Amino acid sequence: MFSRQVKQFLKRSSSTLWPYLQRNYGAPSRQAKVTNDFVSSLKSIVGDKNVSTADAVREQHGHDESHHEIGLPDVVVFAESVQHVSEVSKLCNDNVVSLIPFGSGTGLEGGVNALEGGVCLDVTKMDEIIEVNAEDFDCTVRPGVMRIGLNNYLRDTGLFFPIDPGADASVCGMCATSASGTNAVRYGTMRENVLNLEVVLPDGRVIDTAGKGRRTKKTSAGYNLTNLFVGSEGTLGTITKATVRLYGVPEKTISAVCHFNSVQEAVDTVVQVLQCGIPMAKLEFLDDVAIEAFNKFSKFDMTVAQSLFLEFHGPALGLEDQFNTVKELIDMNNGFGLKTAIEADERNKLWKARHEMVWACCSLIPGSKPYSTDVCVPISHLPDVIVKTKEMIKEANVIGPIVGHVGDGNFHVFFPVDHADTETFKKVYDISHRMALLAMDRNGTCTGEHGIGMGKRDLLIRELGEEGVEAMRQVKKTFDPNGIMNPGKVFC
Ligand SMILES: Cc1cc2c(cc1C)N(C[C@H](O)[C@H](O)[C@H](O)COP(=O)(O)OP(=O)(O)OC[C@H]1O[C@@H](n3cnc4c(N)ncnc43)[C@H](O)[C@@H]1O)c1[nH]c(=O)[nH]c(=O)c1N2
Ligand SMILES: CC(=O)C(=O)O
Ligand SMILES: [Mn+2]
Repeated sequence: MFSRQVKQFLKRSSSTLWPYLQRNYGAPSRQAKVTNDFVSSLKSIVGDKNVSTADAVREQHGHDESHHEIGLPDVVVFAESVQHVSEVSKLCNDNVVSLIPFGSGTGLEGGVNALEGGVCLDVTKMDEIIEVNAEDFDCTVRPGVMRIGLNNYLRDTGLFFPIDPGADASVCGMCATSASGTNAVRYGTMRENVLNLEVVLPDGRVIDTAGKGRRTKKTSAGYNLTNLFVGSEGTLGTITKATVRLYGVPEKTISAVCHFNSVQEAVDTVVQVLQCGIPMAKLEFLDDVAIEAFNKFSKFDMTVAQSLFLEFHGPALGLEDQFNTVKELIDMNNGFGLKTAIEADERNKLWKARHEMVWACCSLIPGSKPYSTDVCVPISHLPDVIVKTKEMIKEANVIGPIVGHVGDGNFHVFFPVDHADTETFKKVYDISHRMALLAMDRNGTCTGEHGIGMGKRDLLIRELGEEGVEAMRQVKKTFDPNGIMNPGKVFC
């Protein structure tokens, strides 16, 4: 099932996969230089109340929601202004102390874990919604603004911010990981939706990636600095302001669920729906194991089969036609059990449960925690890659529910794992790596939306090649010559 090249890599690496993991968790390679004097200097910048070396605070900031082992910062600093961020960055840079921006800690690849100690810079107190330009369909927010809070604020404007990772993440954290979610098939990912960023560079300089105050839908003015920082995972600078696109709340929304006997039939339906040019808002796949978890955790009684969750957004006029065309395609592919949810309460219940799938999957093994994977392939390869992933899961005799933003060719396995069960943990780690290799072998990527973090650094080299990663390292050196920004992330 793998190409010759990948088979060779697997042969070489099967015995070294575990050491990779060990290396990820290895001892800090640099001595952190957070002395008492340094902490006093931090306090003189942000005030005593905004600096903490308490164990509980460091613990809370030393991990995200992933399976990756905690990495404690030496000190946590709470910034209240851009000036705070700038002065703290300069202090860290002058003293070559690591600086890790912290959004809301919902990442899934260990992005905030402090691998070399240092300063965790929590920006949640900077939570101002600076402006909403309703007629221009954009808004500008500080890094403490969360996506759900933003949408609550926008409620009366008739607009919404559509990017929806399952968690209630910070909008700037979402910029940093290039997040997406269930709406990406219609509205795009963060990459397509960020118009401008204010970034504090490690030496304390503040830049606006598209120029101060600019918020146009398009520009040909030089390099795309905005998209350099989208997905930079805190390794280039701290994002202190983001201008993002907004959309009109659709006049009518229809959600629907249907089932299939095979992954192929479900994905064929998705491809045909897209080929018909139907502007679907959500096209999500849950396999039979995921549906079991969904039923158990969220008290649904859905048919346990390969399933599609769909959503249509649009003017009332014509939306029924779109729905009927999709219904025909579902029938043509032997889909069954089509049910709709039209009322807001019913729809919200369905999508809340979908957004909680990471936790739902843990209901399949009491006491387990999630180990999530994330690959993306051109959609034509999706059935093959999902079926082969299911085979790997079966062969390893582990539980692995599959959930996918199938309209984008993106899917996850949320393995419920008891972390003390080293044998299962190793198996899951191995499948996760093999999935990424398989996806890359099919012209895909090792991460569609969760990022590289600390978990996929070796895979990034396979994906881009040494030369590609070296070019990225050169960019990093230009912005961060002392290597203080989130060290050990993205690059080995
Ligand atoms: C239940 C559930 C469900 C989902 C997800 C998580 C969970 C727990 N996620 C993952 C997660 O929500 C996503 O990665 C967010 O973008 C992380 O935002 P945080 O604010 O939590 O960043 P967090 O604090 O976790 O940081 C993530 C990375 O960004 C950096 N960073 C944060 N704020 C920064 C700033 N202001 N400036 C510079 N760097 C900064 C950090 O240093 C770190 O490297 C996800 N994702 C997704 O794409 N699609 C999905 O469907 C889901 N679904
Ligand atoms: C966790 C995640 O990415 C999802 O639920 O889609
Ligand atoms: Mn996802």
